[in-house]
Amino acid sequence: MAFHNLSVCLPLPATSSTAAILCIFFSFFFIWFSHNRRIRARLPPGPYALPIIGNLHQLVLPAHRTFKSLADKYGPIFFLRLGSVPTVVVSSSEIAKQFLKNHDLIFASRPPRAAGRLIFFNFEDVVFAPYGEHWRQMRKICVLELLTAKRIESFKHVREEEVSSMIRSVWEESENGRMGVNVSKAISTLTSNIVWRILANRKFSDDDLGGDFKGFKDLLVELIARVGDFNIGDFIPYLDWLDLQGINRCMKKIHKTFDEFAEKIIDDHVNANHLMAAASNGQKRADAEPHVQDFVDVLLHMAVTDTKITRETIKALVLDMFGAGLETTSTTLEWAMSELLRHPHVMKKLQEEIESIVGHHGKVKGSNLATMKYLHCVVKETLRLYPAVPLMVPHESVEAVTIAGYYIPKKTTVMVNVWAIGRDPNVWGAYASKFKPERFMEYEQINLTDQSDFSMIPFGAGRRGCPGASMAIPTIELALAQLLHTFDWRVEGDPSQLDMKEVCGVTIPRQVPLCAYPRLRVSFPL
Ligand code: HEM
Repeated sequence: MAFHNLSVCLPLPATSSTAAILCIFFSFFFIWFSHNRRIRARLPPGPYALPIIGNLHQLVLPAHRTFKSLADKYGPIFFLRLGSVPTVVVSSSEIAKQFLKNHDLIFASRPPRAAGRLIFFNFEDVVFAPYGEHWRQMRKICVLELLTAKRIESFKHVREEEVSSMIRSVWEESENGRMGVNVSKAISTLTSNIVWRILANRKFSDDDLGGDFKGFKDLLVELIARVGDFNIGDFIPYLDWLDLQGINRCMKKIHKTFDEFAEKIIDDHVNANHLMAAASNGQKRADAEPHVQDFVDVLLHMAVTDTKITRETIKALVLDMFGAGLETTSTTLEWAMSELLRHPHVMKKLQEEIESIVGHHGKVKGSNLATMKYLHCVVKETLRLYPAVPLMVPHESVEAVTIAGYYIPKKTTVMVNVWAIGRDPNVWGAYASKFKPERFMEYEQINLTDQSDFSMIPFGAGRRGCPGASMAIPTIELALAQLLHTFDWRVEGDPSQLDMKEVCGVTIPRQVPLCAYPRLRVSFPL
């Protein structure tokens, strides 16, 4: 009876409460839907995003070229949804300036990529660290301790010695000009030797590395490739544990190999410092040679008084300098040599400038570089057309903001297509894609290290801009000047047909190593 009553009495109130719940639900849904639609209408334009994967299927490599084609269709700022990650791609200097200068602080963070967690010591480094106290401290160490003008100058002898050594081995390998040489390999050995002498005061052979890699170049190629991969777990986080592409597994292998190697470097430095202290009994000898401290020395000294600098921090910073400093410098040199080979008149003009300053038999010194105006133009032109990191390192917004009339949500990944900016015909004219160093005679005000001009930004800009530019440029200029002063260069066949394809990744080295024949211009030995 009671049940019967219930069934008779309850339907009315049950229907009205269900209706009320449905009404509230639909109101919320409607508010949420129209809010989202309003936001979506204010987002930058972009291609339609599929459920779950968003626009991931449109990420055809090389990404900087794909993004350039999308920019031609959707404009200099467009929106993608990569998995669940809102992403904005910027392809004009005007808009890049708004992100990296006017709203620099909002975009000073990095998206939390697996590479930072698995390779770079769980974001202990500077490149991948999110914006915050740790990044500020690491950045301060880079700018005020490791990459100061004084310290870079103190390694002048390292650059000069290593450049001379490269020239000797090029000549040997060419069997006095009879054979072609692998210029890419010579350049990569040069930059590796310079970087390791600056970091750890010695050169390493590939056998020193250990692990599963054939050597440092192999490790670096793998590292750059994995950092540049579009890792599904970064964009669809709930799939991360599956490691569908096997990228996380590779990253752990890279980390382990580097970690063990870096441990040995730190141990060697600690032991050497103890031995030195014991030998001098704590007293500095008045006649002792001034010791140029390498980066690991500097970091170990800082760690004595600063407890925040741990062994992990030191290893992470050494990995940053190795990863960020080496491939970028050699890629730039490789492209500069490639373009000079394709443009013999530019090579000749540059050789004439160098000779007018150094003399016919001279060795180029670091102090000669400041007056080589045409050399500066050649390096700028190379960095304009071949920025070593074509999409910069991705930034992330820490709050929502409106830029160029578009709504940019909090936690949006921002990629700046530096490659497209350097080739923008609206800025660089009809011959934007041509290698014409003379154009920088007109644009003399463009200073690559102060980054106030956004018409080309190969080193990025703002708070996260590259702190290593003033270390890279003297190395590139010195090596290039000496390679051209010592030798005339030619390639087999028609130089205008030289293969200029690039590798797809976070950096853009040549796909095929550059091979060329040197002919001696000056007397040996250097
Ligand atoms: C031609 C050579 C180089 C180029 C083209 C280059 C380019 C870049 C670019 C585009 C960025 C990202 C900037 C951003 O996200 O806004 C960057 C960051 C960085 N670079 Fe370089 N770089 C070069 C050489 C070096 C060297 C020699 C070092 C050090 C030895 C170095 C250390 C770094 C570091 C530590 C960062 C991260 C800065 C941060 O996140 O705060 N780079 N570089």
